[in-house]
Amino acid sequence: MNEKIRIVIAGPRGRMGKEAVELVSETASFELAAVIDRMNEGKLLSDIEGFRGLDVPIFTDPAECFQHSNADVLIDLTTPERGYLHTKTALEHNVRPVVGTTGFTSEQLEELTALAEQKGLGCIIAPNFAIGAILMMKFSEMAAKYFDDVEIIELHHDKKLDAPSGTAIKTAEMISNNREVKKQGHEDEKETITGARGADFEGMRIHSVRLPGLVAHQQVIFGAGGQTLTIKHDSYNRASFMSGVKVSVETVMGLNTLVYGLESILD
Ligand SMILES: NC(=O)c1ccc[n+]([C@@H]2O[C@H](COP(=O)([O-])OP(=O)(O)OC[C@H]3O[C@@H](n4cnc5c(N)ncnc54)[C@H](O)[C@@H]3O)[C@@H](O)[C@H]2O)c1
Ligand SMILES: O=C(O)C1=N[C@H](C(=O)O)CCC1
Repeated sequence: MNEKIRIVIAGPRGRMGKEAVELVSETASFELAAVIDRMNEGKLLSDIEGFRGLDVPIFTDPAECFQHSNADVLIDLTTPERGYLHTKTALEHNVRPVVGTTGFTSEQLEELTALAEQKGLGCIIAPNFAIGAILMMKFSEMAAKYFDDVEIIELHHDKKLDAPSGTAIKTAEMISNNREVKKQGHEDEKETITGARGADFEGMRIHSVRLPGLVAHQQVIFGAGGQTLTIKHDSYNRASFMSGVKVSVETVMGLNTLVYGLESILD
């Protein structure tokens, strides 16, 4: 039998982290090696309510964690600042990161790409692990060949730290592969309340809605004379992301560079 993939999860007590702990525990080919938390140093995960039977160590320092856990893969589901530090530290310790955390800057993505290349290590940074969201992005990229005007509305729960969402930024980047930079709307338009027209990405507008009750949702609306095309995706729970996390862990073991977005690794 092949050896199990040894996994560290950063952010195990978070909304996504809890789902990831369950995924790793239930997958025969995966083994939870340790977790990185912002507290509970020196305890076992099983000491925390809700993680019965999971006798793996908790570390607060990522370098210590990777030195002691003999891990193959890091799954990071934390915050933009910590996620970047964890990803960099994992690569420095020859551990392959699978990162769902959003909000990294383009400079940070470039730096991590160079580090993965230099180490010859796989790394996957995926703004969205849900297959439907990846298809929404791909369909939007296709539609952009035929429509010059597009606006993105992303809607998330009100505990989200970053705006616009990682998915909205990735969608805009993919659309821009097939779209010339264009200022949209009336050439003389003025905002009477700042922010009314949303964020500006090469002239496309991105609008961020934050409300309790939501999970993760996006509409990409294309407009042309007499018609609109709306491409829409909804995640109603966080289990919707877990098949993408599983494929990413399996795939990252065979990569030797950083991949940003799951669209390029799905058939
Ligand atoms: N890629 C995707 O498909 C996808 C899906 C959902 C969420 N996300 C992203 O995942 C991230 C987490 O989302 P969430 O809803 O689970 O957030 P959350 O607030 O529920 O969880 C974040 C976790 O990070 C932990 N954390 C904070 N600082 C830390 C530190 N110093 N060391 C270790 N852990 C630390 C917190 O304790 C918490 O458990 C966000 O960036 C979000 O945008 C991505
Ligand atoms: O819950 C979140 O936060 C999510 N963030 C991702 C993003 O920023 O695109 C997507 C899924 C949910």
